[in-house]
Amino acid sequence: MGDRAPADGDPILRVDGVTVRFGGVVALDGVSFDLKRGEVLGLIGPNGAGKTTLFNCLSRLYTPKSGSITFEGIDILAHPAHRIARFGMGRTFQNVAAFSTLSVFDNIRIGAHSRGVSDPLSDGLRLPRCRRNEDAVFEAASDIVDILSLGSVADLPIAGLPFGVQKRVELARALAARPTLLLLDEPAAGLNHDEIGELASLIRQIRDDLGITVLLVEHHMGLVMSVSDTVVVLNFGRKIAEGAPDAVQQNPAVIEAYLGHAA
Ligand SMILES: Nc1ncnc2c1ncn2[C@@H]1O[C@H](COP(=O)(O)OP(=O)(O)OP(=O)(O)O)[C@@H](O)[C@H]1O
Repeated sequence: MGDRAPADGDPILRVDGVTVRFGGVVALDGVSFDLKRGEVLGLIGPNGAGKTTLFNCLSRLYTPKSGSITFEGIDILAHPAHRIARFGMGRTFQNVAAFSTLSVFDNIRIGAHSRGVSDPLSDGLRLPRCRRNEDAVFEAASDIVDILSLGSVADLPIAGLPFGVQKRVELARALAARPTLLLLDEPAAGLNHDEIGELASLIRQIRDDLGITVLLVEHHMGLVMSVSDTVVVLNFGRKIAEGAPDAVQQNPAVIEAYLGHAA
């Protein structure tokens, strides 16, 4: 499939018939769904359902055996992983992937650089365009520090900060690249009750104030149900339900998948 300019009302992301096999294991079996621009989509399912495999297809770590993934009209399977950030798709990692000896602010600056325009020649010569880029990167990083309330730790190295703060820096790093779509990989893992509450507010803020579309892969049901506009449920590699949180929670196939029997 070729790339084409997205039209108004097109989903920002379309996953269509994606199938992934690992030897004899069918990790994903013809999974399809659309993600509307400006929404939060929660992707859930019991252990082994295929969530991580799908996430890895979106970030181009895996290539499906069949199916297509279209982001902003771009057939992303036709492009290598390192281009994905430039198209405007950002991601966080389950385990904090920040540079632990660098300060919080420098980590966020690196995030801002990952989509910035820079080229080695003008950077090396300190041309005015390069200085303008540096100013823009500094400003973008400062804005994100404010939005994520990281001002008090901005100059501290990541190592030694509480895990919850490190996870917030991880989120800040991804946001600083100004993605149009943010993929969150189990952002609640390892957080305490209060931190999960703060994360829920942050995800809503990311959607409502920054206008960023979010795909959330998460085990914490309370978080998913409280922030998602749409929930997609996988089980054994297949989509078994899709809809608003309330409807999905009452869906007998979903209850059976989680509890092992129909309600
Ligand atoms: N690299 C791999 N090699 C072989 N099998 C794999 C690989 N990655 C995943 N699988 C298998 O594919 C299926 C889907 O796994 P996946 O990790 O995507 O599920 P998940 O929904 O993310 O599970 P969890 O919630 O436990 O992380 C499982 O049966 C898993 O064992």
